[in-house]
Amino acid sequence: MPQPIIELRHVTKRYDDHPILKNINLTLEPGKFYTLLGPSGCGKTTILRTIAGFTDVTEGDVLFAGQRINAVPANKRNVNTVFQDYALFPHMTVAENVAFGLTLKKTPKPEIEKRVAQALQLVQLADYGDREISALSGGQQQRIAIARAIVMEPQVLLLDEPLSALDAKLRRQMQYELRDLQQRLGITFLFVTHDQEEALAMSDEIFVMNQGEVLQSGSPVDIYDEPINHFVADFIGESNILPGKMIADFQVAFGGHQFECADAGIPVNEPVEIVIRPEDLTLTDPEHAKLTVTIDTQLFRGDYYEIAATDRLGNDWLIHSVNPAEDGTAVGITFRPQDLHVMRFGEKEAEFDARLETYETEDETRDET
Ligand SMILES: Nc1ncnc2c1ncn2[C@@H]1O[C@H](COP(=O)(O)OP(=O)(O)OP(=O)(O)O)[C@@H](O)[C@H]1O
Repeated sequence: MPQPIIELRHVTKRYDDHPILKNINLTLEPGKFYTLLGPSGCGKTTILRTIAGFTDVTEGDVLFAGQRINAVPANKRNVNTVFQDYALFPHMTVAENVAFGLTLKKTPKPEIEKRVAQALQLVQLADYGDREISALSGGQQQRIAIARAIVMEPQVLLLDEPLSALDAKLRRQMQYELRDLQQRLGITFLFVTHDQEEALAMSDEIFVMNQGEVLQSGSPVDIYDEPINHFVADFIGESNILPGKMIADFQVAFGGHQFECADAGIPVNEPVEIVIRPEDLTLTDPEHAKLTVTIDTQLFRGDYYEIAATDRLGNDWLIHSVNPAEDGTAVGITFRPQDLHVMRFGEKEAEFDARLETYETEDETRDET
């Protein structure tokens, strides 16, 4: 592994004894796109602030290229931030905004002009230098905020929900642009969002957070396919999460039946939670499936139908199907063993306990015939 550009080691942050960050360990390598993903208030912005130097940590260390920087002031860190509200100066032109940090640093004027022109070129607004900020669209203001940060040539760019003010279409376009910009600049981006689709689309690595903790880190595919617990499975994408039990190696029981599964490394008889993504389910004739559900309702989503259904144990199911199904009818659902993800029994134990008991008293007559 190359020398990390940023590390947080056992970082804890408390406000008035109230823990906001709890023992955070993060490693960011040079040149990669990282995302902090989690619900509002989980501590994402606070992590950015500790790296930028706007907030002291209560315990632990912040390192930049292997050097401890806890005591280094924000303006001496080779890190820049793009804020959610852009924080542009409305009374200055675009070029003056972008030049601001360099002017403060007393950089010679010809160099400022050169670097501002380059930064505007990078965000595809080369001809906009003389414009007023108020004469720009939301997407253009966003790009100017990015230009103002990258003109400082930071090794790390921190982006705090930079796309949240944009409409859906522009937001998608900016996702491509940001990803492309990160690759062209070759610097590390640490991007904050509570939008899981955005995180999956843009990142090399995602840190999933909740209540001041990093619950899981990994590539978008790993996090989507192998969520570590109920919270992650629920927060990332749509999931069917059901209570079950390991009954043998590669065999799990749920929904009143037994199914083959991949090796989950979980001992036999352990209660587990099963995750199946709606797009991995196929509707079929009830005669051809172990699991039967009754269709409750459905929504047309353009390229698929999102179908809500209930099984005989009362478990809710979400199914994505290219074909519609009739409300109130019974249909079979099938899936491939490799699409079934088994997790250790985690949160919401009390709620699942009751449903597990229901499962254990169900007969298995269909399987035995
Ligand atoms: N200066 C402060 N004093 C006291 N509490 C604070 C302070 N700054 C942040 N907090 C609290 O810390 C928690 C985490 O805030 P933070 O802004 O890091 O969350 P976030 O994940 O970025 O949320 P959002 O997505 O809403 O921006 C929140 O409960 C917030 O109220």
